[in-house]
Amino acid sequence: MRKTILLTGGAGYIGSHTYVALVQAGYEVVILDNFSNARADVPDRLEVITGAPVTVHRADVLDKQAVAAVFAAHKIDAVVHFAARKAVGESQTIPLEYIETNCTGLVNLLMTMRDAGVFRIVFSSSATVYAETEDWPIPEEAELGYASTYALTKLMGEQIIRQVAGSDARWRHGILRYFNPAGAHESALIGEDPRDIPNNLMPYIAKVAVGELPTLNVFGDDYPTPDGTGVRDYIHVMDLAEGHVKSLDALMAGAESHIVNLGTGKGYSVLDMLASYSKACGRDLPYRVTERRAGDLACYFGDPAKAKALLGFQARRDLDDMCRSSWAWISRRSNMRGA
Ligand SMILES: NC(=O)c1ccc[n+]([C@@H]2O[C@H](COP(=O)([O-])OP(=O)(O)OC[C@H]3O[C@@H](n4cnc5c(N)ncnc54)[C@H](O)[C@@H]3O)[C@@H](O)[C@H]2O)c1
Ligand SMILES: O=c1ccn([C@@H]2O[C@H](COP(=O)(O)OP(=O)(O)O[C@H]3O[C@H](CO)[C@@H](O)[C@H](O)[C@H]3O)[C@@H](O)[C@H]2O)c(=O)[nH]1
Repeated sequence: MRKTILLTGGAGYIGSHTYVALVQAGYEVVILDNFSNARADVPDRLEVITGAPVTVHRADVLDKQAVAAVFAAHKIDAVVHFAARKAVGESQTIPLEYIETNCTGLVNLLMTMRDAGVFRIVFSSSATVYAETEDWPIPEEAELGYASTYALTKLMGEQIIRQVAGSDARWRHGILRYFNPAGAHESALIGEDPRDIPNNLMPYIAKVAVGELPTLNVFGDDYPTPDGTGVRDYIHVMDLAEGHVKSLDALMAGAESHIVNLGTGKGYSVLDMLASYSKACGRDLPYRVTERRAGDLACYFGDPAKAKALLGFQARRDLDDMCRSSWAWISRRSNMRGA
C-alpha cells in the first residue's frame, strides 16, 4: 500500500522539489498551501514533471478547521511540514506574524495530527538555530541560539515537537536543519522565484544573470577566508528534497526520531558562486565589492556525518550543478515572462 504524505507548503521552493522526490520514491502526496509565497501555476508544473495529477488543498495552516478537513478527506500516514514565513529581515519588523504562522501553525498541525492518529512528522528547521560559532563544520550537538525572530520560531518549532513527542511514545519526528538551499529541478519547470529584490546570494546572482539587476554587490572581501568573501554550505535543492525522503523513509520503517543537518559539509565563497554562475550563463557577471552586511558571519558550514550515518543521506550535486540548474530555470522563466 502506498503511503500518503501531507506536504504543507508544497507549492513553495523546497516543498515543490520535495513533492517531486516523494512521488518518485513512490509516495502519494497531498499538498496544503495558502499560496502566500507560491505561484498559482506550480501544481500544473508538478503535474508535467511527474506525469500524474496533483492533489492540492488551498488552505492556511492557521485555519484549524481547514487543516482538519484535509485529514478527513485523505488517509494521511505522515506529514512533511514546510509551510512557514521565511524572511529573516521581515521577521524583525512583524515578529508576531512570524510567531503566529511558524509556531501557532505548527501547533494547529500537531493537534490535528494527534486527533487524526497521525504521529510522524518531518520538520523544516534551519542552520540558523545554531549559536554563532567559529568552530566548523557545525555538528548537531553545537550550542543553539537565535539572532532573529525567524530563527526563534524555528528553534521553538523544534522544541515544541520534541516536548510533544515526550508526552506520547507514538510520536516520531525528523528535524532537518538545512544549510543554504540553491539550484532548481533539472526540468527547469520549478525553482526559486522571489518576487522582490532577493536577499540571498544565488537568487540575486540569477537576477543579475538575466539582466533584471545590474550588478552583484559582494558584501565584503576582507573576511578571514581564502578569497576574503563569505563562505557558506550551499546544498542543491534536489539533494535537500532527497534528504526529506530519506528522513521519511526512516520514520516509516520504524526508526527513532532524529535531528540532522542537511548540507554538503563543503564551503563555497561568494566569488566561487559568481565564477560558477558566470560559467553556467556564458558571460562574466558584473560585481562590485561593498561594505560587509551587518550580522554576517565569515564562514558557516555543517557537519553532514550524522545524516549519512543515520539516514544514508549524502549530497550528490556540486556548485556547478546548482548554478547550471538555476540558470536553466531562471532564463526559461524570464523568456516566458517576456513572451
Ligand atoms: N530557503 C531557505 O533558505 C531555508 C533555509 C532553512 C529552512 N527553510 C525552511 O524551509 C521551509 C520552506 O522554505 P522555502 O524556501 O521553500 O520557502 P517558500 O516560501 O518558497 O515556501 C513556503 C510555502 O509555504 C506556504 N505558506 C506560507 N504560509 C502558509 C500558511 N500560513 N499556510 C499554508 N501555507 C503557507 C507558502 O505559500 C509557500 O508555498 C520553510 O519552513 C523555511 O523556513 C528554508
Ligand atoms: O547580494 C548578496 C547576498 C549575499 N552575499 C553574501 O553571500 C553569502 C551568502 O548569503 P545568503 O545567501 O544571504 O545566505 P546566509 O547569509 O548564509 O543566510 C541564510 O542562511 C542562514 C543560515 O541558515 C539563515 O539564517 C538566513 O536566514 C539565510 O538567509 C554571505 O557571505 C553574504 O554576505 C553577497 O555578497 N551579496
